[in-house]
Amino acid sequence: MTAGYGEGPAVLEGLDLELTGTGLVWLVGPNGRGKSTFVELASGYLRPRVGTVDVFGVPAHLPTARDRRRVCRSRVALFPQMTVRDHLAFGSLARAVPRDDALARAERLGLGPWLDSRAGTLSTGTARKAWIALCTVGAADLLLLDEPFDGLDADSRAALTEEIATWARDALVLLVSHTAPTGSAAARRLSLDPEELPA
Ligand SMILES: Nc1ncnc2c1ncn2[C@@H]1O[C@H](COP(=O)(O)OP(=O)(O)OP(=O)(O)O)[C@@H](O)[C@H]1O
Repeated sequence: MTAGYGEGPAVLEGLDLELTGTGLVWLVGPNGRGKSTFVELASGYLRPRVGTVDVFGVPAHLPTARDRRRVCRSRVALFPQMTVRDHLAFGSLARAVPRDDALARAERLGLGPWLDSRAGTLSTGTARKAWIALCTVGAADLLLLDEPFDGLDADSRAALTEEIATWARDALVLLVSHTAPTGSAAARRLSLDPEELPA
């Protein structure tokens, strides 16, 4: 599989990879190596130039793949005028799941005091937590988390680490992070360096 943007050079070239099972996969590589591009491919947003990207046996861009996947991109994108609670209600409605689960996760991530704050007024770390809570609403078989720890304080990092461990028991969690994951979920390390890729 080869992928890139527009007319630009290939970002990922000749990548041949299969991820199976459940658990935590820690995707590593230097700045610009293509980790977020990998996430965009698995999210179905970016189509490969050559080859295919399948999620659970179907092309990544198809709705059947979308239903089983959650994507939390590194760039937070919230509606400034909507509260955190509004976002979670919206996300739960869109996924047809009870909003109580999303609210409970938000509480565990430390968002309790901010549920009725407008997103545009949140601090960087709090906005990130709201973004994570929104992007991970409901149950999924695949979670793609791109730098979710950015801007989080120690307590929030610990809380998110616990959430990731819980997800990883039943789902495949792909984590892009420049720092090694800690906590109870044992991570499989996956490097995008050609020399390090599994044969
Ligand atoms: N939307 C885009 N349009 C054009 N080029 C892009 C786009 N997004 C990423 N790129 C290019 O793709 C290459 C890989 O970027 P990518 O964001 O995937 O790397 P990364 O490994 O996630 O880096 P970082 O550790 O800095 O987050 C870079 O050369 C980047 O400039």
